Amino acid sequence: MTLSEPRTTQETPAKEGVSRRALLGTAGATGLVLGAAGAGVGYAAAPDGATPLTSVGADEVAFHVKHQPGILQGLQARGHVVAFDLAAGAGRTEATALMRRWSRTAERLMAGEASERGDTGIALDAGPSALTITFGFGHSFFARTGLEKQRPVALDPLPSFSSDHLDKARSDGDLWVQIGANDALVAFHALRAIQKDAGSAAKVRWQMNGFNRSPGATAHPMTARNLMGQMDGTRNPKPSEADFDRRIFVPASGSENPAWMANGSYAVVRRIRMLLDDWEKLSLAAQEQVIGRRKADGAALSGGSETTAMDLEKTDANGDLVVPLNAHARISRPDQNGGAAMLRRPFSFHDGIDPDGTPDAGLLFICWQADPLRGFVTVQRKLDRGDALSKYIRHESSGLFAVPGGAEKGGYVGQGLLEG
Ligand SMILES: C=CC1=C(C)c2cc3[nH]c(cc4nc(cc5[nH]c(cc1n2)c(C)c5CCC(=O)O)C(CCC(=O)O)=C4C)c(C)c3C=C
Ligand SMILES: [Fe+2]
Repeated sequence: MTLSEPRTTQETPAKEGVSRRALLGTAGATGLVLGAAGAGVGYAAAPDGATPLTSVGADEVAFHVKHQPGILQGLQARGHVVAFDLAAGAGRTEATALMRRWSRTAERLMAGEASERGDTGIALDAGPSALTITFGFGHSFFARTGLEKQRPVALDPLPSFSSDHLDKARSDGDLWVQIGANDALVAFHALRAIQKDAGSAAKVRWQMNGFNRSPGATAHPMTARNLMGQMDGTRNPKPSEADFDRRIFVPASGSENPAWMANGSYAVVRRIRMLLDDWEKLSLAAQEQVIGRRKADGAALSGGSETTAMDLEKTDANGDLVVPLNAHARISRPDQNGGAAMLRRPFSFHDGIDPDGTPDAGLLFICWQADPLRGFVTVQRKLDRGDALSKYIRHESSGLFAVPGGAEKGGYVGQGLLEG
């Protein structure tokens, strides 16, 4: 069999007892694709002399870590977010079994191995490709499982904002899964595996797909651009900063959170449509006034480079502020919001073109914080009162999920909650 010959889904490593990673040799950036040996098990066979997997394919993220994967990693080229509701009649027992299955699958897939149950073969030839799978619990999960006493206060529903145009059918959910990878097939493979694992225990409530720039597309790593063309992420909190952990993660002790949320975080997920036809009618200068930063290099309008501190007081020859009072990057700053901060880790989305020619595209805005009230809610309240960007965007769906810390070796995500 050669690479060009079709394979069937029966030719899975799970069935053959051979891992995809073992066959591909992706333990490091120099992992070699197997040739004839692979063919012997009807697997990812490559002709002699095949080139090694690139570092994109070989990149592997550990599953058993302090904070769940998919929060601290760099943006991935492809993403899926999916919310599930527990099936009628399913409760804590079914949820526990499901979290065990999902965790096991996440661990295997992130290591470049096949899932244990009916692997689809979609990712057969690829390495882990920096796959991350992240799990969270929504407000409604706790009543469904009789665990109301364990529900964190921080999961109380988000307030409404005047600019909300929220579709309830695409909001909230008992369970939330975020999948990211630097390969589209690896990401979709994970999505199918997660959905299959849900079995009769849970049903998909909504699902969204996103993307970011592919690794290697730019001459050197740089801040990603969104679909408005802006560099987006410049002022994200950095793990090297002294208050990073305090802002993004629930501490192991000494907070209002239940113990099972130690080392966890809260994810706010908003589908924000961009009104691109209106946006693209603006001149470059007008676009830059809306954000308060230059489009080309992300520098503040007060000058310097992308990382130069924004001078909020600087005025031009007419005495006008160079960074307008309603500029998005001015009013969303922590120092304008009592220190409120969040880690933004979005995907862009494009779900086709409406009959009137309008692109259904924008930002799957995902942000992480130790306390959504002191992060997203505070900043969004401010933006709601007068963000120059608000004319060009529309919040269409919303979710808030409690994302526990990473699973221990041999354990599963949410064990502290479900067995606590
Ligand atoms: C409630 C939180 C936020 C929403 C919603 C939001 C939407 C949104 N933002 C952009 C583009 C940019 N945002 C930028 C900075 C920025 N945005 C937020 C928060 C929300 N954005 C914060 C906290 C910050 C950082 C502020 C700071 O500390 O300086 C920028 C500038 C570059 C950067 O720092 O990332 C851009 C560009 C879009 C397009 C959008 C909705 C579609
Ligand atoms: Fe923003």
